[in-house]
Amino acid sequence: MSEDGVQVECSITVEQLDSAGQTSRRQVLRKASILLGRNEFQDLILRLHDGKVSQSFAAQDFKLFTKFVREGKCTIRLLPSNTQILLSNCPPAQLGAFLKTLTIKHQASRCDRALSQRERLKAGLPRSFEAISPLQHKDIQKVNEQRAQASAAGKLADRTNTAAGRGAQVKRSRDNCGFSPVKANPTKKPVLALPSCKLNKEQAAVLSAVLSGKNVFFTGSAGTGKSFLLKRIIGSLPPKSTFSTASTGVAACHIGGTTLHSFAGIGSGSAPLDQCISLAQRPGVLQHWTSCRHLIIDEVSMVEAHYFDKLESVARSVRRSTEPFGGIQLIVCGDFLQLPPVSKGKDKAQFCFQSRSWRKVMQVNMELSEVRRQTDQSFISLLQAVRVGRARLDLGPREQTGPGAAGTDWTRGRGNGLDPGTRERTGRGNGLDPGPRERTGPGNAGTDWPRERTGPGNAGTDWTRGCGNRLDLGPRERTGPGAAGTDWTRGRGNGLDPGPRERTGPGAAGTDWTRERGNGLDPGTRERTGPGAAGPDWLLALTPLLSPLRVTEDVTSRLMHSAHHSIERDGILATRLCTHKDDVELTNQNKLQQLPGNHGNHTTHLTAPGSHDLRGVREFEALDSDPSLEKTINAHSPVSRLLQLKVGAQVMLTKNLDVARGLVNGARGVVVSFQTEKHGFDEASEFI
Ligand SMILES: Nc1ncnc2c1ncn2[C@@H]1O[C@H](COP(=O)(O)OP(=O)(O)OP(=O)(O)O)[C@@H](O)[C@H]1O
Repeated sequence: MSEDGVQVECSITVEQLDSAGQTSRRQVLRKASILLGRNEFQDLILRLHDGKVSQSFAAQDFKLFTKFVREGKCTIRLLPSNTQILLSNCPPAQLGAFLKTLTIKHQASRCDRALSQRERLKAGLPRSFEAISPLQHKDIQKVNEQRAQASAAGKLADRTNTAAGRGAQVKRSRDNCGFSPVKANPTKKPVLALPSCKLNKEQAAVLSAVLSGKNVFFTGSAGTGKSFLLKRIIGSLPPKSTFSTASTGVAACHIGGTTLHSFAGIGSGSAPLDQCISLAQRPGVLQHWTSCRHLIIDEVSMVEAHYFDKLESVARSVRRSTEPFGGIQLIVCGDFLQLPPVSKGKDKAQFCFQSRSWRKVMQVNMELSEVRRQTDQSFISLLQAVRVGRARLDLGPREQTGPGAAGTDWTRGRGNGLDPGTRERTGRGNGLDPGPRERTGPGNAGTDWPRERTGPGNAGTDWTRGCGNRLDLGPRERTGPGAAGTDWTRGRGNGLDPGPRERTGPGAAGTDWTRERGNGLDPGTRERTGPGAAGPDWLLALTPLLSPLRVTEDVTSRLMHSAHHSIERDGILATRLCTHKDDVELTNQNKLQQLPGNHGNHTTHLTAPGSHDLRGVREFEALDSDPSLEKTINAHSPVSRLLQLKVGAQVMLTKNLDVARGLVNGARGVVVSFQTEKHGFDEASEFI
């Protein structure tokens, strides 16, 4: 499939309109392509091809209907011939690029003098067609110059009209070059530019592997542009047969898709295969499975191995195909060093690359290595070292004996899996602990915790020493709280904490995963075509990271400094991640208290009518019509029975309510007001 804006593959309908604008003839090409080119006289030509025959249309003068481009649809009305070309099921990114090329090339060629019929006949050139060259800087420049001229001419005309002082409407003079068939007023158009966000080489290689039809898994550390690329991939595939999914609602939301579970319709997948197949054959669900040609799965690190195997078997069965995954092309993305799958019960959840079907299905593994989120190379190296558990703290002897020894012990304890738990943690600095209120420390990664760690035992160095102990653990030792991923999710109150035994947090995950990759789970050398594909190449890329990176004081202080960055969007602050629920609750209480308004509580029963004073804290109590059920519901809900809120409070949804509207588990917002008449939160005005 073409990505250069010259061609689109899609369904095409050609309609011939009569003088009344009614369709007099219609031709449907279900699987076709439209190609932009030039004939022997350099006229713009649209060539349609359905695999057998082609037909050409001159694109001298046309009108575009582009309202549904994002849905992969568009109409080109060719004005002189009264013909309509309706494009549908186009990869939206391809369609957008095609229309941009068509418009700009058309505008750029308006300045060229058109040959008369006589001149054409006299030229006696043989018929030809050549695909147009992709958009270049000179095309853009030409059109921008035309626009500037048209704009200047427009202003001059306006001034002349005003000077005439007649107030009568005078037609704006319009030279040939400035006229745009797409919109009547070219002077209002913004200055054009070539797309600035081009894929880098690695990303382009992944896209081309995807467009070649292979099943592709691509990974990369945080900020390497996985999501950026995924959106581009989605835009390059036909919308009707492409299903975008992710393991979590939040991730699904980012790519405008649904959760993988909702696509598959087999619940948790723990039922026997026959039952799962029946579930997948329900109306509505079966249609997903049968119409899907390309399945995108984002945040695949959270997809559990058994579930992946189940999906693979169900796909073959419902699609009546013996091909892996029933012939569906899989495009899978994620970072196994980030969040692991959720364990249920005592069984340790396995990563999907450990499943039986993974090797059978995945044809290409690729890794993005260029970090696009940051530019500071030393900071990137540090993050990469932390990612694989290879950061070693470089401490001077002085700090090791200082007053922070208590802090050190404490953090060392944590790093070694000896975390004494909440009770013992109050003994942390031997009386130096600033107390629970200030406890916004180590694990509570967030933006401003270092600032709040003001107690003596909380000196930066001590903390970082502790932290260093944590980071310095080899992969094998990484069983303690340092594997923050799981604790973190516990902190979020999402019920994802698999407990200490199932601790398969990022570090641990990465280790197993990298070990597995090196141990033959790799799909083999032939398929290892991508940059950083699994196996030796991939290990080579990691080599600089395998030797521990020294975390010097300079690095430490820069890291500490970065904690003061204020990260905020639309009043919604960056979420602080905590290792323990208690810390979450204390932090939330503190923050709520810091907001203006008194603390005289006003309890609102979520199920009862009535209005309340809106100042100060508002307390919502969850009740159920069946009081006997309340206990069970409360026990299973990640949110406490009583919810205290104030205007200005930062809130996070803990349930997927409406993925399409972005109301997903993890969506954040800020309370802007309380409704006096209604109860509950039926109107979320702002959230991200
Ligand atoms: N080719 C590119 N050109 C310009 N910007 C890019 C490119 N690739 C990525 N970026 C930018 O880099 C940043 C990080 O990208 P993105 O969020 O997709 O990374 P990620 O790998 O998904 O990270 P994470 O694992 O943390 O979700 C984004 O701001 C994105 O717009």
